[in-house]
Amino acid sequence: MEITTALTADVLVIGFGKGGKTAAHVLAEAGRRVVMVERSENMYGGTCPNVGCVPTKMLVHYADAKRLGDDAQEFFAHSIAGVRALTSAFRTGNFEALNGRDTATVITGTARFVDPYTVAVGEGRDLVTVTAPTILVNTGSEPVIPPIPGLASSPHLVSSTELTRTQNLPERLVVLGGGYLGLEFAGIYRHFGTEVTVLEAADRLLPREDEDIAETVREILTGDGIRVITGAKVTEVRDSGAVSTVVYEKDGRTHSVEASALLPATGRRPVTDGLRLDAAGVRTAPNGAIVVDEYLRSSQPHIYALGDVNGGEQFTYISLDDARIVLDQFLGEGKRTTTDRRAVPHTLFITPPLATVGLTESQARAQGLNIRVSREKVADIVAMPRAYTVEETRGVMKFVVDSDTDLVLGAALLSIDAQEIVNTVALAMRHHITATQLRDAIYTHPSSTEALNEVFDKVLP
Ligand SMILES: Cc1cc2nc3c(=O)[nH]c(=O)nc-3n(C[C@H](O)[C@H](O)[C@H](O)COP(=O)(O)OP(=O)(O)OC[C@H]3O[C@@H](n4cnc5c(N)ncnc54)[C@H](O)[C@@H]3O)c2cc1C
Ligand SMILES: NC(=O)c1ccc[n+]([C@@H]2O[C@H](COP(=O)([O-])OP(=O)(O)OC[C@H]3O[C@@H](n4cnc5c(N)ncnc54)[C@H](O)[C@@H]3O)[C@@H](O)[C@H]2O)c1
Repeated sequence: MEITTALTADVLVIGFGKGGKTAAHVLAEAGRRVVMVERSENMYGGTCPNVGCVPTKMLVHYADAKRLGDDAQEFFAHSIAGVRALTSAFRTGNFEALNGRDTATVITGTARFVDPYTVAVGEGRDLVTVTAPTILVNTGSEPVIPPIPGLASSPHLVSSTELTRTQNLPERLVVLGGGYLGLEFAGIYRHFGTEVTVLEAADRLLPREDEDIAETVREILTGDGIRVITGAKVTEVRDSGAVSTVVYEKDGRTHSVEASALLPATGRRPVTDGLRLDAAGVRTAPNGAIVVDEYLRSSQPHIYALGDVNGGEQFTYISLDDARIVLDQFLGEGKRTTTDRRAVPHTLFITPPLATVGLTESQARAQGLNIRVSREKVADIVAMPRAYTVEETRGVMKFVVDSDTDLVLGAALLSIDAQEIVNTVALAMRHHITATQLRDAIYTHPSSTEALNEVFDKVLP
């Protein structure tokens, strides 16, 4: 092994994701010498700003703004150009903000462990080794391609990354999987003008949500012209020139649908292949996730895993919270853990978005809790004229309240601005603010939060 450069650092971060970069900034600011290794120059800042949350939410925004008279292809190409400009600006900003610090260095290349304290990057004369007493692994996740005959080799197979970068609007998009990623792309591309079919294996969409909420989501999607087929077992993909034929079984019968683009959205798995974790003595789970304790320490206590790679929930704000936990051990009291998390909200960015937090009605009933349930269609919420002012009155708001304590147990908000309202509700849940207090609070007008004045009033005595 010919080594041209051997670096040492106080902290080595592998992967420029949310958790890793946040920790890197804070530690560099505190005077630690930090080396960040990122495998791709197109990924400074990680998945979220480059190929995840940011481009997809910008595409939701563009797709919703498309008017009937717009040329579909031209409008799409203009939208992708906007996305590319924004992601490029964020990428440069991310690189410069970290590499520009006196105490931080970014190395571009794929890291692999050679021993528990050292990684190698590059080969031959370009080989760099980095040795550090503390290592943070933040290598993210990658899509799972299900082992369906003909799928992996299909010329029409596309990844979510390609769908945020392509200049050509596909005519017919088939999405395998009706989870977060699948439904967001289905909505985006349908609004741009593509014919979209979602093939979901489970018997219904969003099995973790209450049935009435999942059904309203389905009605909105199908109302926008998306074909949603649940209980679909995809058995084969046949390549037939300009299109692929996706064959699936439903209710014992065989069907098929043609695709000019085929997106597997059937989950993402941790990126640990190639990291040579065995050389570091770091244990992984069968799905590749680095096994961690509640302080995010791996089986080697000086090696931490943050974000998607540790097998937890795959959201940017969870990766960010992972950074808080790790930083607390270096710079704080070392008490913060993953078990402190309560009322973590989620938002599925379809139009209108579905934001959820806490227990569903069925979960609360299954736990035998004494509950009141408030459910109101957005169009009927008199206290929320904002829905009418922005011409988006579809959806429903649902709250589950504990009758004994008056505390909010959960919410499902399928509504304009739901991604914002849910943060207020989650904060209230975390800090034991009651449903009555939420009902009686002063909110700005016209806003979407003021729906809380009315929707809680329906269930409170
Ligand atoms: C299309 C899409 C939309 C999404 N939308 C949302 C959303 O709206 N809201 C939300 O909260 N979450 C969303 N997510 C999920 C979110 O993007 C991820 O949970 C989050 O980005 C994970 O961040 P991370 O810190 O784990 O690492 P990542 O941001 O994934 O970063 C990992 C980095 O490690 C690098 N890397 C990997 N292996 C190596 C190696 N061996 N050496 C060096 N570098 C390496 C990778 O190149 C990458 O840059 C979305 C995901 C996708 C795919
Ligand atoms: N707005 C957001 O916060 C956001 C957006 C996109 C992605 N994400 C994150 O990325 C993760 C990955 O997203 P995802 O949608 O790929 O995964 P997912 O786990 O959310 O959903 C996968 C879906 O695919 C279905 N499925 C599995 N195998 C199938 C098959 N062979 N045929 C048809 N359907 C099949 C599953 O039943 C499930 O409904 C999400 O769980 C989420 O954490 C978040």
